[in-house]
This record gives sequence, C-alpha cells and structure tokens, in this order.
Amino acid sequence: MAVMENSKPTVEINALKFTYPGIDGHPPPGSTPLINDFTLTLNAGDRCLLVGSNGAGKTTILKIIGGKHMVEPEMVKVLGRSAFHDTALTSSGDLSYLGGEVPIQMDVSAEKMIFGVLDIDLSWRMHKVSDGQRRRVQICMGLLKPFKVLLLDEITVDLDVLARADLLRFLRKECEERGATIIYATHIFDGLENWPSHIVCLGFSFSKTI
Ligand SMILES: Nc1ncnc2c1ncn2[C@@H]1O[C@H](COP(=O)(O)OP(=O)(O)OP(=O)(O)O)[C@@H](O)[C@H]1O
Repeated sequence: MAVMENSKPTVEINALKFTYPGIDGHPPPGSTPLINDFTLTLNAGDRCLLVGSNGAGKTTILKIIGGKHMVEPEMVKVLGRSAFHDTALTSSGDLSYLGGEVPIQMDVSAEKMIFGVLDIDLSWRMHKVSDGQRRRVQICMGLLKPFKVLLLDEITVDLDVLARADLLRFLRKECEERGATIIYATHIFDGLENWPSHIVCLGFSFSKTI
C-alpha cells in the first residue's frame, strides 16, 4: 500500500511549452515548440512510464522537471516548487535525476543495494568491467539519500535481464512503501507490464489505474 505523505501532487506539469534556444539564446523566430501544451499530474506512489519515438522529447521533459532547463515556474512544480529556481530540491536529494552519468539517490542500505539488488562484486576492477557492470556500480553509487521524486532516463539499457528486473522491483517497492514518485523514460518494455501506474506517450497520453 502506498504511503501518502499528503494529498498534494508531487509532480505538476501544467501546459508546458518548451523550445531549445538558438545561438542568440532565444527560440528561433517562428519555430514550433518541441514540447507544446504538455500536462501531467502525479502523486506520491505513482510510477510513470514516459515513452515516445527518438527525438520526441523524453529527455528534454525529464531535464525540465529536474530543473536543468528554465521554464516559467508555474508550468512545472515538483513537491510544490520549481526545480530550476529552487536548487534546494535537488541538493537535498528530494528530487533526483539519473540519465547518462548523473547518479540517483535512494534511502537503502548499501549492503542490500550492492549485493541484493545490483549484485556487485567488490573485487571488480573498474577499468576492466563491462558496460553493464559499470552501470550497476554507477547506479549503486547514486543510491545514497532518500528521494521523493526520481527521474530515470533509460538507465537500465546496459543491465542484463535479471539485474533490470531486480532494480525495477526495488523501485516499485520504493513507491509502494515510501510513497516515492518515479518517472521512467525507456524504449525497453520487457518486464514492465505491471510496473507503471501511468503511461505517457509523447504525442498522446493516457493513465492506467492500478
Ligand atoms: N541541447 C539541445 N539543443 C538543441 N536541441 C536539442 C538539445 N537537446 C536535444 N535537442 C533536440 O530536441 C529533440 C528532443 O530530444 P530528446 O533528447 O529530448 O528526445 P528523446 O525523446 O529523449 O529521444 P531518444 O529516445 O532518442 O533519447 C531532438 O530533436 C534533439 O535533437
């Protein structure tokens, strides 16, 4: 059962509009916004899958929610605040983004993550490990503080089937037991049948009730 800290949404995106700036720092005149009129509300415990074709804007949306691109504060609120304008959201660990090389944070014993979920061998030499093994260590190193909202940008791509299943099971528990909210952008749907509470496909969206 989800732990609801309060009834306020954890993520509120309201008619979000975004265009990457041109060389002069402004959107090119007459350009069509990459993100146009995107609206989404998530609550504690929700797990949202973000899908869409290459270039649809998944990473861009996660980065906007994570405070890495500036938008008007009322368009995107995380825990009632604008992540771009209120950097304490990310520095506290309440809001975490993992994509590329950026680590995530999570309240869990290192032992459980290292040996139970990610199955890391402490004797691995980092210059000799595979991409998937390196990814496991990277995820592990980020799982240090409790998060309330977690943004995952295709982080499981290098993991093998079992490691990915373990991680997804673990993340689901974080939502159900701690009331965390997760948005996960991916192209890999295997094993995700019962994972999300919401599915957003860029271009159109719908919610699945759990
Ligand atoms: N910093 C940037 N400046 C200008 N355009 C960008 C920038 N980053 C991304 N884009 C463009 O914005 C569009 C959306 O990119 P984004 O990375 O958000 O898509 P995505 O849905 O995550 O794609 P993929 O599934 O391939 O990861 C693409 O056309 C991309 O070229």
